Amino acid sequence: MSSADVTLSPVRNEPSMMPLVHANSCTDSLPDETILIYLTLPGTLIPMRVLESDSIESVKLRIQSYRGFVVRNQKLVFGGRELARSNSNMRDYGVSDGNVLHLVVKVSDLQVLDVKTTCGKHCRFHVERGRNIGYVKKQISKQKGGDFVDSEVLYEGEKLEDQSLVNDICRNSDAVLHLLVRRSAKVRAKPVEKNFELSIVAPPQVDVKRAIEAADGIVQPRKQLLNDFSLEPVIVNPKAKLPEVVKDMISSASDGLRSGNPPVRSREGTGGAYFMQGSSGNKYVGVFKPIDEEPTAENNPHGLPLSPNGEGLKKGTKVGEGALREVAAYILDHPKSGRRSMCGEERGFAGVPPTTMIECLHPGFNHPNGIKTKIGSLQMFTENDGSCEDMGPASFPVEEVHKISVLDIRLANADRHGGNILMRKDENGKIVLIPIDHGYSLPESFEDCTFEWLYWSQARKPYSSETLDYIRSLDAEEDISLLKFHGWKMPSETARTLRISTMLLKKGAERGLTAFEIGNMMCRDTLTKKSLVEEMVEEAQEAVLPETSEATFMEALSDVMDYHLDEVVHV
Ligand SMILES: Nc1ncnc2c1ncn2[C@@H]1O[C@H](COP(=O)(O)OP(=O)(O)OP(=O)(O)O)[C@@H](O)[C@H]1O
Repeated sequence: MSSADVTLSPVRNEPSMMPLVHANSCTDSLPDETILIYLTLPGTLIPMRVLESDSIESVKLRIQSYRGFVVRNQKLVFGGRELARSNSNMRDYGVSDGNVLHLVVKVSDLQVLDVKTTCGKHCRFHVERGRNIGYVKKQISKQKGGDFVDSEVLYEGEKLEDQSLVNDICRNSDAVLHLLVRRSAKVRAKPVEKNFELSIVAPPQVDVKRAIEAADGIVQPRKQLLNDFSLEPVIVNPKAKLPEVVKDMISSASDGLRSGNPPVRSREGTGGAYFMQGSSGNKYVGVFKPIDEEPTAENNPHGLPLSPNGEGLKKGTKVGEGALREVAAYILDHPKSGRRSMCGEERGFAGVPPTTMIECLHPGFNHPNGIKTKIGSLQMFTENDGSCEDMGPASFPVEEVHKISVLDIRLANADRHGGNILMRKDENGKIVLIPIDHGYSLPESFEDCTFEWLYWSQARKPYSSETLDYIRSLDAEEDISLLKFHGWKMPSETARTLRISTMLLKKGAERGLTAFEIGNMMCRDTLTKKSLVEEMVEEAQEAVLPETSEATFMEALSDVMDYHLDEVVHV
């Protein structure tokens, strides 16, 4: 069934069963391939009739129409795997009668606030839901260039306390909160002859800085459990020195905990992700993703069930290895000038934010079975204006899209959707793309590779000479040694992925192929149809003896690849 067969209707209230909507919906009997599945959301089990041939997209559209969750904010998980391909169907993913699917709904960490003042000024801005009204006042003061710190903020006629959290006021994630800001003033009346003179006295000037500091808000009470925390880098090889920028991030996050600013859990994403605050409490300095809170890991805060076989949500990845992959993506994102120096602040070619492995103890993480130290990745928080999901791709600069494509092809990224590319405008107003969330990069197989940028026009433009120089400088063997040096005992299958994808990128770029042409060879059109790179690997495997060395296999693959690429070039 295609998405065109789906009837959209207004959001209904808690239907007991989502009805089947199919091409022959006017007939009484249900088609043979009808199955009954159950969707779980924390605390709810929703029965739903679907056809085995229903596409993932059409099922999500029905969830949207009956439950109100926008399609792009839904993630469906079955048997420990994300049903990520919208054009594949239920049968392709092995979903059958009676199966339970987990629905994870992405809720934005940001809330749109509309603020109106009594004198008619209006402003709109995004604020993190963990902030309180005191913080909102500070933002209004900044934007409107006044001092609103001691003003009153009303919502639906009720005065809001400075400590009230935006999240508590705005329960509905899609709601736009209207605030009325009223400057408080004392009205005094003093008799002057037979009349009264009215004077409006603005409150005395406050120490704005102090007031702003006091108004900065966060989810949990501050100054809590000051000694009950620790944050240390995990260093496997003492010879692998941490770059200064990483050391600074660790010490800022540690200072934040020491100052009583707890981690703030992100509401987005399928795993546990925590914004680590600096010492002032008004700045995020890092994002911590503990390995035991990854999707389908034992302490996942979204209630996803344990992985049945240890495999992650994407094929060829393992639960608990997301943090390693996040760190590997940073280490392998070499700067244009060559390999990253340990003291410089140099960003890599693709701009992966500095990422490292840490161990951290804090009661603010998800600890259903007692408070324990957690290991995970800490990535530098990057100020941004949203993600690529929030904006059409037309305005993204070509070279920004190309740098992400080079990274994704090298790492055979299995999770490159628009939500995993942050964007911000630099001082000249130019859009900069920031790749994040590399927990499903370097998989052991190519099955789940997906690159959102394949559908962007920039990917069809030729690589610049600068990008081609960078691609030429890449060396998979050197990369494998570098990861080993940093302590990742990479399985041979993962090392092979890196070798193959680097080889494909280099050979493709050498022949003048575009990011689209190379990336397309790595991605399956449908769940069941192998990609060209998978076919090439199979051909090379058939050409060598089973016990052959890795070097011989790679030589055979090189010949197979040359043959196929030359065919593409000559078409
Ligand atoms: N380096 C960063 N700088 C700023 N914000 C970040 C950074 N890394 C992650 N975030 C934000 O943190 C939130 C959760 O992160 P992320 O989406 O990576 O988590 P996840 O559970 O791995 O997600 P997914 O379900 O897409 O795999 C998102 O809102 C994301 O935009």
